[in-house]
Amino acid sequence: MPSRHLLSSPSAAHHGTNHLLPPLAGGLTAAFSCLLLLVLCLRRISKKRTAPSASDTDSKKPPHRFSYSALRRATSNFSPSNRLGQGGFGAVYRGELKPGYRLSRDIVFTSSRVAVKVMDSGSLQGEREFQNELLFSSKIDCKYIVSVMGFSSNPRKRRMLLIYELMENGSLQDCLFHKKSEELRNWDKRFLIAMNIARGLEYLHHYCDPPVIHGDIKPSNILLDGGFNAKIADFGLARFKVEDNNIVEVDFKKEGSVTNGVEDNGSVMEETESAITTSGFEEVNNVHHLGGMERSPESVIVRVEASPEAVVGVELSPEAESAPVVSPRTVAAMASPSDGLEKTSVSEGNFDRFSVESGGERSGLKKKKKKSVSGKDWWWKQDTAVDRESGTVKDYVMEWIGNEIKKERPRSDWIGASSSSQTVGKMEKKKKKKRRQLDWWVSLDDERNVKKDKRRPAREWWKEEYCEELERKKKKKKKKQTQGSMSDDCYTANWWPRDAEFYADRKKKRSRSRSRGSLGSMDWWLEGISGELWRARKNSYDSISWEIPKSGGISSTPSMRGTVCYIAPEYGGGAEVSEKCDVYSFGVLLLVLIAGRRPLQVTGSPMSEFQRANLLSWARHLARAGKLLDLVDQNILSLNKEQALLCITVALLCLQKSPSSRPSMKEVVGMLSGDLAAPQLPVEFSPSPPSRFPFKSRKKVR
Ligand SMILES: Nc1ncnc2c1ncn2[C@@H]1O[C@H](COP(=O)(O)OP(=O)(O)OP(=O)(O)O)[C@@H](O)[C@H]1O
Repeated sequence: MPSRHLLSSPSAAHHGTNHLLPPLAGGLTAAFSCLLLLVLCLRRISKKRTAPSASDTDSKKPPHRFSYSALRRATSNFSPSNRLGQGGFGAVYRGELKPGYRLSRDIVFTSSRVAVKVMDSGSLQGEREFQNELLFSSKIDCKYIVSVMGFSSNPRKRRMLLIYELMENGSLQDCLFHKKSEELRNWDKRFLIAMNIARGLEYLHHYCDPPVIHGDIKPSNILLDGGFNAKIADFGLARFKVEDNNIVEVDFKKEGSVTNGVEDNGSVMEETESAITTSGFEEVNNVHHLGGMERSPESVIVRVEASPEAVVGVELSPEAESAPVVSPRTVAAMASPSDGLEKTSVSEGNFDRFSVESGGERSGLKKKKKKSVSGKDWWWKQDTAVDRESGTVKDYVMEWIGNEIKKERPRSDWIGASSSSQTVGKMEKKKKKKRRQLDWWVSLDDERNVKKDKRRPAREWWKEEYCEELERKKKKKKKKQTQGSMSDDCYTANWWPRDAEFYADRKKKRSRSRSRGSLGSMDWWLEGISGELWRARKNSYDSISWEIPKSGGISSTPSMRGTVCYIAPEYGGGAEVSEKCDVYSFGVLLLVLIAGRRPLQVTGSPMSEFQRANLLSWARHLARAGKLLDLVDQNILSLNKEQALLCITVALLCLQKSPSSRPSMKEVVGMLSGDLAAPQLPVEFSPSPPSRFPFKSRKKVR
């Protein structure tokens, strides 16, 4: 039976499988549709993710991360032929990215020409500059400011890279002093550059929220595009101003991310300042309206003859000059400028807040006080306008020139007390080092050898210390050679007749100073002038005439707080940092642009050198003599005299010692563009300076 059953079972079994098929098919369909649903869901989610959201739109804004290898290719492996210049923290290269270079899946890079700044990490200041640039680039969008496109890094080589828009004509410094670009002989171009910079600063001070203080306005930080339109660059020392007297200092080491994509933890540290000790200056800050603009009483001198020519263009006899209307307070400030400076300086506690840490150290309170004092000294040594009992630059320049004429090495005792003692210290150190070397050498070789020839025996050169010394010497020699050849380039490209004499003279002096020793006479002079600030940035040639060509050569590094000659006096003294520091630097830059020379420059015959060496003092002198147009660069073609006088007057307004007397950048733009009334010369630079005892002298006249 069972076998029968079994025999009949195939049909039964078949019947059974037929039963199983529908649920199986149903299951499979269900599974398939589930899978389909899942896929669709996943696609939706991924679509949602890739759809542009608010945050994505932000991420499309620069700065972006660039691939290091793409940059390497773009710059032909950072080839020297692509080098645009050398800054304090690294070289800048021209780069050409592949057309249609993709930063990410969504971002295609349209512009292919870039400038790549390669910074070797290691210095705190360099890192700070890197971070600062990125921070500000994400906040700033203005056609008068060089945009930072992105960044990159190579951890293996410890390199940080910044990518900027390429400015075809390089820096204003280069174009004005080294390349001597023909375009800059055109007055309209120079005026346009001045306007561009003023507008850039106006944007930073008045249209950024919070306002941005650049902190290092100087010709090498002004870049020119193909059409010689100027843009402000280098935000390494920039900072935010939150509200009056409140500066935001960024402490990148501590917290918070700076920009999208920057893998760094830093944050914006806000510090609220305690009341600044400005005793006696409250009144000065009370501005009043004059000529359609807000101006403090000190910033203008009201004269009966109001035309610019009457004020500055013509040499006026004392009788012809109408007596200036000056408030007694102004006169007091003029009579005792040092007092004024003392009053503006902030309490010691505030100094630390403003200073950018150098070498990661914050000095103690005592040290701060010392710094502040030396900064102030530096300022006074720069300025010849007011004769002080000691340390006027007049003496320094005179003595220096005297020494140059006599072809003698300047004696260490003519430099200011502090610097001279330092120089003496340095010399002492050098002597000691020499003595030690000699002793060591004597111990190795016999006495006869020493007396005969002071050269070391050949067999000793393998020693590490001598290898290093040899290397150093070689580098120095090479550097000098390249500088020499560069200066020759400048000489041939030179369209400035005065410079021919200058370069020839300099060549002679160079060879002389080479034979003299390691310190050139200009170094000696500068040490006397700028004290600590100069020592903090020995490679700065921005402000000084002993021209070290910068095209592809050495550039300048700002010290902790800006660049010598461009820093506002209160900045150097450790006082309140405000937009007015930028205004001051703009004033110096404007004079430099019009005069076509550096703030400290020695040209021409020795006797005229003395008066002209310091541009600010020279301008002051010319203002008092009513010959302001003498300041204008002789090489400028088709000069618009009215505009030139306007520019010089605005520059002098910006250069007033009291920050509150300086105009705002909005006012500067207004004055330069003609929207505001033409300004009058400030009291400090007036052709008829108020006497120290105005009331006494008036009595005498009666
Ligand atoms: N975006 C750019 N386009 C073209 N050239 C540039 C650009 N950025 C810098 N350079 C060139 O490279 C040089 C060095 O620039 P960098 O900003 O590193 O130095 P610096 O501002 O002169 O010195 P420091 O930063 O030490 O004050 C400039 O003087 C300029 O000639």
